[in-house]
This record gives sequence, C-alpha cells and structure tokens, in this order.
Amino acid sequence: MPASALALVADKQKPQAAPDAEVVVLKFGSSVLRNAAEAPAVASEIYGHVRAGRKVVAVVSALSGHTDRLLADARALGLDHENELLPAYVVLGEEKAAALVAIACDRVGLDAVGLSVGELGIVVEGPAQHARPVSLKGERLQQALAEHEVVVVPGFGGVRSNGRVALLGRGGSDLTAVVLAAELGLDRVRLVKDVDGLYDRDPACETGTPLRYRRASWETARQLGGALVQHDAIDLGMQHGVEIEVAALGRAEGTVVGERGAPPGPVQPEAPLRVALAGCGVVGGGLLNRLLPDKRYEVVGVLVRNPAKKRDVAAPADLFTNDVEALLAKKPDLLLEAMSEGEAGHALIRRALEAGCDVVSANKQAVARDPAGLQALAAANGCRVAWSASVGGGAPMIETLRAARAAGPVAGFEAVLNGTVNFMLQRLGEGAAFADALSDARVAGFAEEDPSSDLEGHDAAAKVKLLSFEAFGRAPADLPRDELSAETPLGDRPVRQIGACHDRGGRLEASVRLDGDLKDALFQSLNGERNALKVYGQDGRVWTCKGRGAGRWATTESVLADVADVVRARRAAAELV
Ligand SMILES: NC(=O)C1=CN([C@@H]2O[C@H](COP(=O)(O)OP(=O)(O)OC[C@H]3O[C@@H](n4cnc5c(N)ncnc54)[C@H](O)[C@@H]3O)[C@@H](O)[C@H]2O)C=CC1
Ligand SMILES: N[C@@H](CC=O)C(=O)O
Repeated sequence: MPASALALVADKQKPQAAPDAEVVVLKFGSSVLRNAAEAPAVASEIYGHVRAGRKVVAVVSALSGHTDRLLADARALGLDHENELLPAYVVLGEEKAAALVAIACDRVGLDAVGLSVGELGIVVEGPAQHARPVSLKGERLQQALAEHEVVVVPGFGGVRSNGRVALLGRGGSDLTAVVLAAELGLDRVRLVKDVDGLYDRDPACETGTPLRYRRASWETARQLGGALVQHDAIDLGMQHGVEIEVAALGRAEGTVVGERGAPPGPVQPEAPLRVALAGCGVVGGGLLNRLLPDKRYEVVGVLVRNPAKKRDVAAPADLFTNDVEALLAKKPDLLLEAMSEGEAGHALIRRALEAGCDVVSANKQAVARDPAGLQALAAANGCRVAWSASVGGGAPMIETLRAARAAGPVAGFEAVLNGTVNFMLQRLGEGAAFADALSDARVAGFAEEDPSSDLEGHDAAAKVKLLSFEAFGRAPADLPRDELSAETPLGDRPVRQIGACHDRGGRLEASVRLDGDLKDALFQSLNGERNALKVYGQDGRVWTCKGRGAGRWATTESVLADVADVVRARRAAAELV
C-alpha cells in the first residue's frame, strides 16, 4: 500500500484519483481492553496513527472474561463444544467490543465505523471452534476504508461458505489481524498487548532479569511466544511475509517477529514522566482524568485559580496550587498548559521553558501571541513546545498544514475553526433561541470561559494566526472578523464561520467571515462542534482534515498526542547524548 500523508484529496485543475492513505492494522487483545473503561486508551493509540496521516483497521478481542461467559451460557443449555451454532453467539463478545471502540473513537472526533464478523467476510473452513481462514470477501472492508478513517472489526470469527460463523481458535484475533494485513498487501501488523514485546522468559512470572528481543525470528517466536502470539498467526505471517510487531499501549518500540532475529537485551526501566498541569477546567480536567491512572506519568501539581474549588475529577487535594513558583519548584519534565487566560498562559509557558521544562499548550490566545518567540525560547533552552490542540481541538490541523507545506509552497487555507459558533449556527438554523444555543455550547464545554471570544471571532482569529504561522512563517497584519449575535441575520441556508488566509503575491489576506453562501461540501457537512481545514498548495493540490473542534475528550486526545511526540523527541535526544 503506498504511503501518503494526511488526506491528499485532489488536483484542482486536472482531477485525478486520490492516492490511497497508508493503512495500518492494529490488534487490541483483552489484556489491554479488559473493560469498557479501557476503550479510551485504545482510541488514543488509534488517534496517534490517524493524526500521522494513516487509516486504521483495528481488530479487537472480546472484553476480558466475556468469551468464557458466553461459552458458559451456551453450555448451560447443554450444547457441546463443537456445536455449529455456538460460534455465532461467542463472537458477539468481539462484535460488542468493536462497537465500543468505534464509539470511543467517535468521542475523540475520529471518523470510525464498526463491522460485524459477517460484514468483515473472512471465509473459513474446518472445525467450528478452530477453523482455518481461506480468503477474504473484502468489498465491505474496502468500502469502509474508503469512507472512514478508522474501521474497527471483531477478531476471532470467520464465515463458512454456508454463511455460518466459525471461530479461529483461542487467541484467534491475532490470526484475524495477520489475515487482514496479508489481504491488504501490508508487510507488517502491530499486536498491542500488556507487555512491551517478546522476552526470553515471561517477565510477569520469572525471577532474574528478563531480556527483550527487538527482533525475533519466526522460530524463536514459536518457541517462546506461544502464550503471547497465536501459533497459527505466526505461521500465516511467515507464509505471507507479514512481520508481527508486538508492543504495549503507547509505546513505540516492541519486538518485531520476522525472518531475521537478533539476541535479546536488557530493557532500561523508564521513570514516569513528571507532569505539571496548568488549568483544571474542561481540558485540564480531561487531562487529569487520563494522566492520574496512567503509570507512565506522575502528576506533580495542578495550577488553578482556586485550589479549594470542587472539581469534576477525583484527585488528591494537595496537588492543587495557585502558586506558579511552587508548581515549577516541583521540577516537572513537562508542563501541560490548559488555562483560559492568554496573557497568564503566555507568561507561564515562557517561565517553564526558561526553567528547561517541555511544554504542551491548548491555549491559542497564549501561543498565538508570539509562536516564533516561543519556539526560539524552547530551542535556546534545549526543550520542546507544542500546541496542536490550540487549533481545531481534536482535528489535526497543524499536522495537516505541516504535511502540505512539506510537499510544497502553500497558497492559502480555509477552515471552520470554532466549535462553539458551528454548534450554535446549527442550533439556530434548527430554530433554537440564541441564549439557549449559547448555553448548550457552554454546558457541552465548547465555549471559552468568556464566550465573546467565540462569538466575536477572536478565538477563530487566533487560530488563523497560528495556521498562517505554519503556512507562511508569519501572521497576517489585518484580520477582519464578522460577529455572531442574536441580531445576526442568518437566512434560510446553512451558515458557517470560515477563517481563511491566502497569500496574494506576498501579502497575506486573512479574515473570519460568516458565510451564508457555502458551496463547499466538506464545510457544509460539519455538524455540531466539528471543524475542518482545507489547505491549497501552490501546485493546485488540496489537503484536508476534520474532527471535533472543541470539547473535553477530543481536545484531551490532541494534547496527549503532542505529549507522545514530546516523549519520542526526549528519548531521541537522550539517545544522542
Ligand atoms: N474547551 C475546549 O473545547 C477547548 C479549549 N481550548 C483551550 O484550552 C484552554 C482551557 O480551556 P477550558 O478547559 O475549556 O477552560 P475552562 O474555563 O474550563 O478552564 C480554565 C482553567 O484555567 C484556570 N486558570 C485560568 N487562568 C488562570 C491563572 N491565571 N492561574 C491559574 N489558573 C488559571 C482556571 O482555574 C480553570 O481551571 C483555553 O485556552 C481554551 O481556549 C482548546 C481547545 C478546545
Ligand atoms: N471555544 C473554542 C474551543 C476550542 O478551541 C471553540 O469553540 O472552538
């Protein structure tokens, strides 16, 4: 499958077939999807791939214990193990998990769909409980991949030629993943487990220092990895030249099983990253909710205006402070800045960078003040600064612009950039009163603390400036704005707030306008808080992305993806030293 970056859509003058996006097959077993509460971590892993411009086929096992419970139900009716009707009941566990993961993906703004075993169409032969895959009726999967960013499918099940469901043996979801990778022409599949690779002995049970393989041969994997990777999956991978990568959630490296092996080595234990959080509202609260139970992080403090205030996330009271110096004195490795005040946010980011602390910010009014200055300050202090969530919430707008710019000079961009206004315009179009539409946007967590920033276009203007910085290395001098108020005439046709900036012979022409004469199908299709971006290359190519532009979970995911990038960059820098 040819690799391409984010959604390269068309040639303006000479329409041409869009190149396929790179596709990855990821498999999530019940060791990482033990219960519904773990679905967000799975969605997070998927989000990272989509943000990097890939489409994802996610294969899931049933939640922990479900398969045994379903088997027990059927046996209680007196059915024997080989009964031909039993598999159709058992795979409901995987189908339910697939639907759940699709919902978790949708929550963070990914365009996801779940398929059933029948829709997936892996054709099998042999015993009902341990059938052998022989082919794939791939039309439905291909259609789903063409229409969506993420396709979540149940592992473990296949369909016989008579239409009956059969099972691929215990651990069969690994086999499902390898079958799909082979059928999609991929040379690798990634199995996400609760261990970070294949060791020379089980790291959970054995004494001594277990050694991890970075690369293991098929034979080694067969000998050592029986409990980790299903043998049929190893055999099929070997037959079709599909390498099997075993890795843990959120970890880039693991073990690659393939032709070539290498001796195992010790794994350096990694200390948790010390994280300070600034702001604990919609975004900060989402971050705290995700960071506190995650052993990769240690939250060292949370900066808020009122430490005594009751919050919607359970956290130890002594984490909260209103003293910037006390927070930085805890020597965090990373500051996550999600405050509602631009000036205070900007000062804090500078202070943290000067102290040698990496920074990820969601605060567009803080970073849009001087993005070049912040990047220079970070570089001067040997640290990193990132702010993807500040533009487009969960929609990877900064990454899309960078991908477009890496491909050639940019002529301009247009975007729906404010979730609150898009949400309100839809509600107003449906006949809602202005005050109700605004109140709903605030309750949903879309609006700024002072919503006049959304309604008067300041929020979108800051985002236009940040996108202009990515596209042209500078911000426009003028940025006229239309305002949305109870008096704004909206007419009968859908209206969208469009932020735009075009290079007109070296002069940047930018605006934030309410457009009631929309011709663009992408922008027309955006419901609720959804945002989208179109970037026009000077060569006529158009780059797009979309997602949830506001709200706790989509924004949290975007911040966490920046955190993952920062962690990767920190590791790379440490290896160079
Ligand atoms: N809500 C959303 O959907 C999105 C918000 N953002 C941005 O993320 C930031 C946070 O947004 P929300 O969480 O929605 O805001 P919020 O109003 O829910 O929470 C703001 C938090 O910042 C703290 N804070 C503000 N000024 C402070 C100061 N000087 N010292 C200490 N703490 C201070 C408040 O105590 C509060 O905990 C904003 O900059 C916003 O523009 C970005 C993308 C989406
Ligand atoms: N208030 C903003 C939040 C995200 O940036 C919006 O509604 O888009």
